[in-house]
Amino acid sequence: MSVSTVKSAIRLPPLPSLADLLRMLDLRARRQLSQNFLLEPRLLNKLAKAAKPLAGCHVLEIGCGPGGFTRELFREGAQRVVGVELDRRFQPCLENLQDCVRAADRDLETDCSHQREQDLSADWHSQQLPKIRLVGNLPFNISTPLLMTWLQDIAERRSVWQHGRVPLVLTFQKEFADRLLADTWTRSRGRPSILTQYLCEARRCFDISGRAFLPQAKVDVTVVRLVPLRQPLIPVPYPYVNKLVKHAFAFPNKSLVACMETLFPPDRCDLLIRLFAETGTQPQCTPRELSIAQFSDLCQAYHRMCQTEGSELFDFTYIGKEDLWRTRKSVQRKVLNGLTVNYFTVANIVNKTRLAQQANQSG
Ligand SMILES: C[S@@+](CC[C@H](N)C(=O)[O-])C[C@H]1O[C@@H](n2cnc3c(N)ncnc32)[C@H](O)[C@@H]1O
Repeated sequence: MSVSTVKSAIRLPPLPSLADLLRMLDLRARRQLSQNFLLEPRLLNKLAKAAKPLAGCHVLEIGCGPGGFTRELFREGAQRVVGVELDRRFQPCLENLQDCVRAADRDLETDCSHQREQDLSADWHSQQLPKIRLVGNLPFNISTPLLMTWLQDIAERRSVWQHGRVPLVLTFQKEFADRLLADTWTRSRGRPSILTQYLCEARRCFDISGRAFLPQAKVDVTVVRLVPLRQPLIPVPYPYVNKLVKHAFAFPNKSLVACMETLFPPDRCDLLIRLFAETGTQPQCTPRELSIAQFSDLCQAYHRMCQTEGSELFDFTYIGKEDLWRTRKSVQRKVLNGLTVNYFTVANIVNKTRLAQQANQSG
């Protein structure tokens, strides 16, 4: 069936307005489930258009609520929507929508287990995108952990990304979206910026005022579209990138050396010096100054070290600030007692790195 016939068919069974549906079913938003609904059809349509092209696509929608976004996905040509919704009170709304889309030869499922196998995939290295989309006006309270899980899935090409570079169209609190999209030297630059940008082409689609939601949200929202890159910008397994980046942004306003000292065991400051020397990274710069290419150099060097030094290096976990403080105290005591110690201090690492970098250049 062509898209235009489907569009005319979908108009046949009239849908009650979302506001009427919520009123009829006496559905009040539950704060604990971060329920802020979008009821304005124009905005919902704009949101669906951000996931285009949708013709013939299968869409996985997270948190369908009363189904406003779901309607617009069908209107824009989605062949099938698999909706995930925790709150069972929305079942009647979704069933109502289901009847309408069935009449239009479309399919709405609220249970993933029946997903049919179809050829929707596209080779990861081709220009073409698979006919699958992941979308959601996400509940604020779980949007960050959801995105972090999906980024790892993208890096490891599992879950829906085993079918190719499935694009994501998601809403985030504006402040968090700014962090995802932040460039070098900006205050918003952080771990989410690096993890997102090394794996995906990230684009801000548009902002939605908090006043547009029911109930009104206290913050504004940004719609972000992420398309996985054919080649990640950091060619290192995700857990290594994640660990290094996490350490690098431990104290975003402090020097990199202060952040990274906990990446290695206290008796292996030689490795930290090597990391800076090999990559030509300035230990005194702050993590926000580093480009993705510089993070790529650091991650590759760290990955090489973990391979040569053995798995204990990657497994090393810094236990906590107090332990570090205690160790430092004992180091200070040893220094006072005239003993030679080999422990990280910022000045020590900076000097040694400078010498190692000079030696690298002259050698
Ligand atoms: C911000 S509302 C969006 C609702 C609807 N899509 C819209 O645009 O109006 C988020 C939805 O996610 C649902 N939700 C919250 N936690 C969830 C979870 N863990 N799994 C699935 N859905 C969840 C909420 O019940 C709510 O309907």
